[in-house]
Amino acid sequence: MNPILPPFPHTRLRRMRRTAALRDLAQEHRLSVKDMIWPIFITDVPGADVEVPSMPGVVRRTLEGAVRAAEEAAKLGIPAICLFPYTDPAVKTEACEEAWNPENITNRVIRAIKAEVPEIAIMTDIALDPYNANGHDGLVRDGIILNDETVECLVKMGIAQAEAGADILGPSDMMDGRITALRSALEAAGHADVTILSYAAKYASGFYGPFRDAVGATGALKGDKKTYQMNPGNSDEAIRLVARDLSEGADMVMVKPGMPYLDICHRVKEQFGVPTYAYQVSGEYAMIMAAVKNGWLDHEKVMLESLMSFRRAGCDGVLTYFAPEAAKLLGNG
Ligand SMILES: NCc1[nH]cc(CCC(=O)O)c1CC(=O)O
Repeated sequence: MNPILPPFPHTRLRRMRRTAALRDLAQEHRLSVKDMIWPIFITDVPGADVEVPSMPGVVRRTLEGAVRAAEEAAKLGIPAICLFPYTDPAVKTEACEEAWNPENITNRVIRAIKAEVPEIAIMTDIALDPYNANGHDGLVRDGIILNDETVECLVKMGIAQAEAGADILGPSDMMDGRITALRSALEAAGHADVTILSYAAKYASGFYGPFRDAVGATGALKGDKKTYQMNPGNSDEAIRLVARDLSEGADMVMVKPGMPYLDICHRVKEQFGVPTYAYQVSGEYAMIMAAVKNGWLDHEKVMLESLMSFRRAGCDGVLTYFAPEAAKLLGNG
């Protein structure tokens, strides 16, 4: 871009900021509820359907509650919700079999929502952490996170979700080869239309802390996720990961977390021009809400400003816990 500006006083950039009407006309990016995916936490652990302490305003929902949330989302014009299970520690094993149980809470919720709110798109998460006694996204042997064996499990998990009726599968595990494996298995199982939104550039971030509380993985996790999630010091590697996942059959890609990685969002969108999403993760939500609770930040202003940052960076959309509140402010359009 090469802006042509006559010298002052002929150029007065404040002219276009003088009134709300002029500012509207000059506005480059807009927020729409249509670009939001709402992540919700689901559980069938009795008594666990309460607010997540580190995420004020975010609750874990029972199957019934999840269906009500889907109805609310549909009414607000939110096109998709994303399901994250909080599981009973008793069902977590080292082999993670519950992850591909057709009757696990995620698959039951998918079927219940599809029966009652068919118009909403359902996204799922594919990673073993909610079902893993180790809290890791992959199988662990002798302290090593196994890649290829994990991919086999992820495929079973994804196919079970597709069978239940999921529209968008979100592999968040960061294993190598999982998109090819998943895409081939979906084709073979008659699910050629199921979409993959790959968590392509997912960083080993401190900002996932409240999420791990929400899904009950905090206590279980031994060590960190640095052998599979990205080093926050890297940017070119994100481009390689996105290129790799697209070449393997991902339909959309994600950068995660969001606000600390807007530069990555921008690079990905510029370079590939594919549907690019950011995940405004639990820690970003918690950070804003903590300041709001203290009266230090204005809730509506910073929520909308933070969401706008993703659009400006080039994202087509954002996964955000603010989706319903933002939708109420933005309207249904
Ligand atoms: N693999 C699971 C997963 N999927 C989404 C998040 C984080 C979402 C959030 O923080 O809001 C995580 C946590 C992690 O990788 O430890």
